[in-house]
Amino acid sequence: MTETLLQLKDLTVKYRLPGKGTLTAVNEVSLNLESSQVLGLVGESGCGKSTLARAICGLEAIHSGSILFEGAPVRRLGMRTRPRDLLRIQMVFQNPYASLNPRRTVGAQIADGLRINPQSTSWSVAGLLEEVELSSDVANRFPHQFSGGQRQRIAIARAIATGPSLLIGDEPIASLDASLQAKVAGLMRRLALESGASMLFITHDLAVVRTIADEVAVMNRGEIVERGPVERVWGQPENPYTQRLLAAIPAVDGLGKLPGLVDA
Ligand SMILES: Nc1ncnc2c1ncn2[C@@H]1O[C@H](COP(=O)(O)OP(=O)(O)OP(=O)(O)O)[C@@H](O)[C@H]1O
Repeated sequence: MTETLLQLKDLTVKYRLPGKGTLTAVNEVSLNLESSQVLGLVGESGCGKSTLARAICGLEAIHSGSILFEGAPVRRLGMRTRPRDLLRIQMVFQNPYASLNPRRTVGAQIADGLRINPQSTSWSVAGLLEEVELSSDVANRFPHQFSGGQRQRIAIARAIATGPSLLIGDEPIASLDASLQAKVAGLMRRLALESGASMLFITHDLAVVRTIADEVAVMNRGEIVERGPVERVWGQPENPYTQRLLAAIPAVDGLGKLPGLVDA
């Protein structure tokens, strides 16, 4: 039986602009994410995807509406946040340096993650490195000694080590070579599901979303304009904005789908 992991209800997030005005970046969004589900969130640059993700993590103040995560309201992180309040949602960013400490070895960072994992876990540093296709003898190296793609895989391993129940990828493949994008996206899906987590995968790459997500939500100007199973949205997009977005994907196999992408 599926359970609701995350529930957004009429969520509105605004930014104060210099001077008097405000900008509504997320406008009355209602959205559910079930356990063990991969939801793709797509939309053009500036439509509010990152703001939504940051609000879910407690990094943005909520103007109105609510966010329930594992049944409890998400509070904005601040000085009084306890470390254990941070554990269950992990974010992987476009720039892997944003989630890695440049002064600690990758092995130490993955070990830190395992230490704060609230569940007993069968993962080990070597096992996680192997999962992301790096040999265990790289554990003593520092993040700057890796390529962008390798760093992103280390950031994913570190995130999984902490035992999240929600993994959020905020454009995690945008800075990678095209040849690596699908592989890293597929890896995130596999590791999230294998460790019992759900995933919110934010991207403007619709072809990749189609291969890794169960459902897709389409965002335009701060609002979710359409949400549904990937095949339904691709086959019969209901919203005119979704139709335009899908029409703009370069066709690879005639359907805008890149074949065989999920195998990480
Ligand atoms: N700290 C901020 N202060 C003021 N406005 C902001 C701030 N952060 C984002 N915005 C504005 O909020 C809107 C939504 O931005 P957001 O980064 O959430 O969009 P996005 O869909 O993630 O874009 P991208 O795909 O380019 O990352 C944009 O108009 C952006 O300029």
